Amino acid sequence: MSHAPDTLLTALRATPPLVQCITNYVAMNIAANVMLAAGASPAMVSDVEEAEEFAGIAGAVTVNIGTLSPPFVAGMHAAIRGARGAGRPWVLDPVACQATAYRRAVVQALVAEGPTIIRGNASEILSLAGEASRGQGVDGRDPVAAAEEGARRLARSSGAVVAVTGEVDYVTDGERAVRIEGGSPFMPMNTALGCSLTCLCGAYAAVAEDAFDAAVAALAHFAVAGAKADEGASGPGSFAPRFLDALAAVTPADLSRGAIHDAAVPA
Ligand SMILES: Nc1ncnc2c1ncn2[C@@H]1O[C@H](COP(=O)(O)OP(=O)(O)O)[C@@H](O)[C@H]1O
Ligand SMILES: Cc1ncsc1CCOP(=O)(O)O
Ligand SMILES: [Mg+2]
Repeated sequence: MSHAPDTLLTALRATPPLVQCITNYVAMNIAANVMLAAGASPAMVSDVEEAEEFAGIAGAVTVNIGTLSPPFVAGMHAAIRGARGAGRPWVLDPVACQATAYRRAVVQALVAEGPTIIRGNASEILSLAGEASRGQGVDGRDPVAAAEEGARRLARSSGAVVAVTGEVDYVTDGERAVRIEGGSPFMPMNTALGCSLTCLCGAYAAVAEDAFDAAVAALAHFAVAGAKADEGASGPGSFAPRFLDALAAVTPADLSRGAIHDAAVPA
């Protein structure tokens, strides 16, 4: 059954899903505040001693490789085991996966574990799809349009819904695709908003039957809130608190108004 973003936001706010977010040191506080503002219940639980057990009580797990180290990686695989054992979705954020041999190896092993959703910027998705990427560090340096074909191929080969973000976002499961407009140029000037969006994809996946619908709803929530926060913001600093307020103020009706456009999928 397909659920529109407004229905999913209503479900999220009615029963805030517990989401186990394994994210980086930069994002932990920012992402937790984004999740609370949007209506979800985040828990930044990553140690291998408890990650699998915690995943058994969470509605979804999110895994982000931003500040990578062997202890983080052990916790990620434990949490994924827990999510899979409990039949719960898990979301991968391949931060700067093109940058080093260590990141490339870790991210390949994570993709092989079958993420429900992969959310990254265009440079990261191009790299995961085996194409040339202009990415250097964590920032996207390629247009989303350049990653659309690779995103469809990655979705088909991995079985994940792939969400590529940037000025206009693109979501595909290899068969369906949409573009989502909105947001603000101040968003890429605020660190960890992509990481926070990955956590929100987990929250929507916890309440959705279809991971494609979940990714679209999470990205639409950000697009609508970003556009609202942009009004009256004079720079990235004043944008940040307005964005939190806007995430909380977004209504289900806001999510059904115009940000989401079907995109053709070539055979
Ligand atoms: N130029 C832009 N205009 C509007 N929204 C943007 C722009 N760049 C990024 N965004 C939005 O910022 C959020 C984070 O995306 P992105 O910056 O691509 O991720 P990351 O931080 O992982 O690189 C997404 O909601 C995306 O739509
Ligand atoms: C700056 C930085 N360095 C390692 S992780 C990280 C945060 C990246 O956040 P995002 O991908 O959401 O911009
Ligand atoms: Mg990122």
